[in-house]
Amino acid sequence: MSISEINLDFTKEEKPLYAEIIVPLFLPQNYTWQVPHDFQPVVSTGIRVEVALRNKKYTGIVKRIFHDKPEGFNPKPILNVLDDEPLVYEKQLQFWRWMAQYYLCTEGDIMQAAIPSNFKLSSESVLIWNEAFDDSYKDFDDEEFLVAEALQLKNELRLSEVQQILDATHVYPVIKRLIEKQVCFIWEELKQKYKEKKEVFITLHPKFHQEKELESLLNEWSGAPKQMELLLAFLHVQKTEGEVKQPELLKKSGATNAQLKALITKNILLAEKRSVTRLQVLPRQLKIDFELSDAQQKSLDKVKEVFKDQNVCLLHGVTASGKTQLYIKLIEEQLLQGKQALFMLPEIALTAQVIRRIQHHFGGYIAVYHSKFNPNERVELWNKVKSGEIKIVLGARSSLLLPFQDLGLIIVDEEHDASYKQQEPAPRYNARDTAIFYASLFDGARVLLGSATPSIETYFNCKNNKYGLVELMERYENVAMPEILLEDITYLPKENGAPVLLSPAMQTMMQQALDAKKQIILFQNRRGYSPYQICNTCGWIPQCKNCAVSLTYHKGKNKLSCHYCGTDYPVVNTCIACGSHDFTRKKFGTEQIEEAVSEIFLTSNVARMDYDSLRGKYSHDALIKIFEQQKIDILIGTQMVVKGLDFEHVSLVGILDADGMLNFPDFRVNERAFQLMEQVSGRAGRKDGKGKVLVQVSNPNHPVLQFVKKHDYKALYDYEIESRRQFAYPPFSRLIKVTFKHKEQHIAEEAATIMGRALEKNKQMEIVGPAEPLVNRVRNQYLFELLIKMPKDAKMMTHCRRQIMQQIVILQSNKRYARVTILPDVDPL
Ligand SMILES: Nc1ncnc2c1ncn2[C@@H]1O[C@H](COP(=O)(O)OP(=O)(O)OP(=O)(O)O)[C@@H](O)[C@H]1O
Ligand SMILES: [Zn+2]
Repeated sequence: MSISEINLDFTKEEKPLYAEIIVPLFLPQNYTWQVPHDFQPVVSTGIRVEVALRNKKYTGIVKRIFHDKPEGFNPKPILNVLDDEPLVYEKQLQFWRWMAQYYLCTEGDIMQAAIPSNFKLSSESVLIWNEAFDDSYKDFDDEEFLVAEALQLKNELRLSEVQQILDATHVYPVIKRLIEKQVCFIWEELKQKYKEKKEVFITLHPKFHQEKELESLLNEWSGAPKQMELLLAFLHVQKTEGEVKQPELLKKSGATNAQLKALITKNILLAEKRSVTRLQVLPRQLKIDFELSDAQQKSLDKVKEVFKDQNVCLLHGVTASGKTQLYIKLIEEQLLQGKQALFMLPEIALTAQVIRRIQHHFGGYIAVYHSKFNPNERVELWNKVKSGEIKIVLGARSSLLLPFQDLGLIIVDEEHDASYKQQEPAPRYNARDTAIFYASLFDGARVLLGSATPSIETYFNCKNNKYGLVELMERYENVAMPEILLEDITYLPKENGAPVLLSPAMQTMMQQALDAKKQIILFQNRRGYSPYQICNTCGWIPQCKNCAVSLTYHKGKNKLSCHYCGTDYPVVNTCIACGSHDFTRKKFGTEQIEEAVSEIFLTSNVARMDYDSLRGKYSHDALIKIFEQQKIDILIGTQMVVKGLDFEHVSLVGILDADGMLNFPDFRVNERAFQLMEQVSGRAGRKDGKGKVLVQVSNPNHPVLQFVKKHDYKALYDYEIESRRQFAYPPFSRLIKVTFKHKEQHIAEEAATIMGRALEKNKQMEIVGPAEPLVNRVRNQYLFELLIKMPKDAKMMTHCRRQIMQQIVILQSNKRYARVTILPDVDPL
């Protein structure tokens, strides 16, 4: 043994150990706890522990352990250790720290977002009486005795019950001593919460494994004939499938549970519970059964070239150019190298269509992760990603928070999509941007951003050589881009003050498409088209009592509901403004269109796809499937039909209300309008190049429409970047939006004003506001917003961020504003 090793051992024995722990609270910094002697061998970074703070218990994650006693206070001991191996690696902890700093939240917020809920301590811990305790209560103090006695009586106690027995401040030390004295142990309910999925398997009793025995059993059968049939069915399934599950056996044999039970009682069959994996398991196979076109191959080579010396590359490929095909090739490469790859898509684009397509190539090598997963499935996936068993993950935003071990590639498809940004709750992160940092933590890992309509920010980064740029400007098989036609609707007759929904030109083109046995997509922008009730006499519209918004009418439940707080109200029959009983229900934009279309095209199958319709008959996936199968001729939809769908027979796309997209007050309006129109156009003529797009608009000369007409992204970029430069909007500056919420309007406004004034002293920051947002009251809380613009200089930004955080802490330590909720949103969209 060398001298240094002896020293090390010595240190371990003598020195107390401390741990910095991430807890799910908004704290200005992480706190430190002391690691009791017994826990020292098992505590390591990345494991979960239980700690108490201000008399409440939390599950935290150990971020760092060290020996030097923190100055100025005595750290409290950790109460319990919940894991025997880390839940996350060092890299994830680093990632969380960066995210918290960048997005002005806490590492606890990230922890909350990242780890599946079953890993969190959600219910109270329970103390369990130790049966082996020898009843010797000598040298027990009064408190220990009280609890021990109660435990012996009841066998188990919740912590809240212990709290009732004792003075609250004493609970943890007493429990700790009781555990030390082996009176009881803590049963973490959360450990139990992740339940393995069990299924009942049926097997043959071992004595019949010998053919002779089995034969004589069958030959000398004297029991019920139904049981014999069941036994034969069992033997058949066992032969064909190897394993026999109880429900399948009963289904296939048509036998009853009682008949099965009889065979089990007779010791002919056995029933056995086994845990099975919840994740869908496909055979692990790699099937790359296509060749890239020349153009695609060239682009792929260029991407690889870029990756030699740049970490991030944008693949700017027009719609239907086959970007997905390139991704598949790149993922294959990672797999062959034994590395992990993450393929991200916006949540809504993560349809069965894409999943099927990817699974076709990667089979069981790929796991899908999205919000529809239940917590148990998440735990299972989490563990398999952590162990490296799962190599490829296809998922939405939150899949970025999985504990990858050896990540080689992240693909962010549709990188411009706003749903990569989380709005509520914290962390309000953009998964595209964070992916770039995350990848930088893995040696050699690369990020590929893909889009037909890149975000201005990303393209700017390419222009400045921060990212590499690879273009794929032709569709697969050189199919032509759709032809864009602009239809001026200002001269159309109006119905009740609104222009007709379908112009004569639109109707003609639709008829032509239908005659040619093609399909049609009609796109209606989501904004401002929710159904509501309106008084015909005075124009009054029912409002939510808690929020400053009109109520939306829901056909299905025949109720009015608030989309901000979720409150339901009965349908209104009497106007509170004028007493009239005469109400009209305004319809969804898409619903109106559906009705109009059905009236004109009587023999066509019409369906609509929007958030409202999907609550009804078909799910998103089902609707896509039947549209694929051409069981629907005309599909009317909102933003949902835009996202990366691949249909073969669509020849016409109608954009019904381009005005709505081009006219709303947001500096990103042009970018968004272009993206939407180009993406939805991209659904037309993907296989035969005979796609047409008709845009109904009152100002056909709008520059954005001219860019859409020529599919000219670069012209859009040049136009847009100039105005961004002029008004110092991103990418020339950074924005942080801070929202203040309080139940009294003036308090919220005061808090915002104070913070604005304080920040203004820093001349680097430009403060806009405080201003009331369009919806200025939600759940009875009044809202005010500050918009902070800051220069794009890394050092400066760190400084500004720190000042904002300081101001939040200062405001919240002032009694008057302690109850103001302050929500910073970095890089808001
Ligand atoms: N090399 C290839 N071999 C066979 N089929 C291909 C190839 N490249 C593309 N395709 C097919 O062409 C269609 C369009 O490709 P894909 O969906 O990947 O385009 P995309 O660039 O992702 O489009 P978008 O941006 O509109 O989503 C798909 O049906 C795809 O299977
Ligand atoms: Zn409301």
